[in-house]
Amino acid sequence: MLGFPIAMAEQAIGLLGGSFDPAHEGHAHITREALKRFGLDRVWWLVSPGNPLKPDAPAPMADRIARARAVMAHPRVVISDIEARLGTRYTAETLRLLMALYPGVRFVWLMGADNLASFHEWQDWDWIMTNVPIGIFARPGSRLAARGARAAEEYERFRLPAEAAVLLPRCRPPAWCFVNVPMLDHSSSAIRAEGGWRRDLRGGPR
Ligand SMILES: Nc1ncnc2c1ncn2[C@@H]1O[C@H](COP(=O)(O)OP(=O)(O)OP(=O)(O)O)[C@@H](O)[C@H]1O
Ligand SMILES: O=C(O)c1ccc[n+]([C@@H]2O[C@H](COP(=O)([O-])O)[C@@H](O)[C@H]2O)c1
Repeated sequence: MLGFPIAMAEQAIGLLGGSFDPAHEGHAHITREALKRFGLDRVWWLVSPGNPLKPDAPAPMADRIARARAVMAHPRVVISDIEARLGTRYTAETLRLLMALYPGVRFVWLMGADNLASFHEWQDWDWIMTNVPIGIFARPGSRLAARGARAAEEYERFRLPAEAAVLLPRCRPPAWCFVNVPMLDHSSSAIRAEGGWRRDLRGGPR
């Protein structure tokens, strides 16, 4: 009923959670890199009902999904509102449910370096670390913060070298891998600040 193919056991699936308000080329870039570097079969974009740490509500789900599909039309990428359908907002909750619903699938949590820096503030972040491999991408402006991140320090000995990134989906967690892909300086907040996104939604001139 959740709209995903059933014959997925043993597949390695990357999960890129985000507000996608709006989706941009930075998201598409790390997704293509994730497929390649981590040897993933698929990536699911989990378009969030709303980041629990962000005070402002994002644009309507339907608009964010439509934009995400336009930005990332790729045969191995699924754009999904599954968190809204599961009624989850916290990543640990989402992962617990997905792992129960799709036993045998090797899920890998994907995120940018900015999220590693604040990862220790997430609900049940220790549980996430010890239950799901995590793939992290360099992001402009976040390298230093990520290096000093509490999660990175506490789990330093479980870090997989970037040269071995392709093994990540098969690693028993805790396991995380930081990959230094060429960085793209795109962000949703910059697009929103330019005013283009909400103006697009109102159907006004670009
Ligand atoms: N240019 C980028 N390089 C690397 N990672 C990125 C980039 N843009 C987004 N990400 C990652 O993609 C995920 C979803 O990002 P999100 O939807 O919050 O976009 P954002 O551009 O970070 O938004 P905002 O500027 O509003 O914080 C996060 O893990 C984020 O770190
Ligand atoms: O679970 C949490 O406590 C938590 C706190 C902050 C962010 N997240 C998730 O991190 C992902 C990236 O969020 P965002 O808003 O930076 O795109 C998205 O899936 C959020 O639901 C999750």
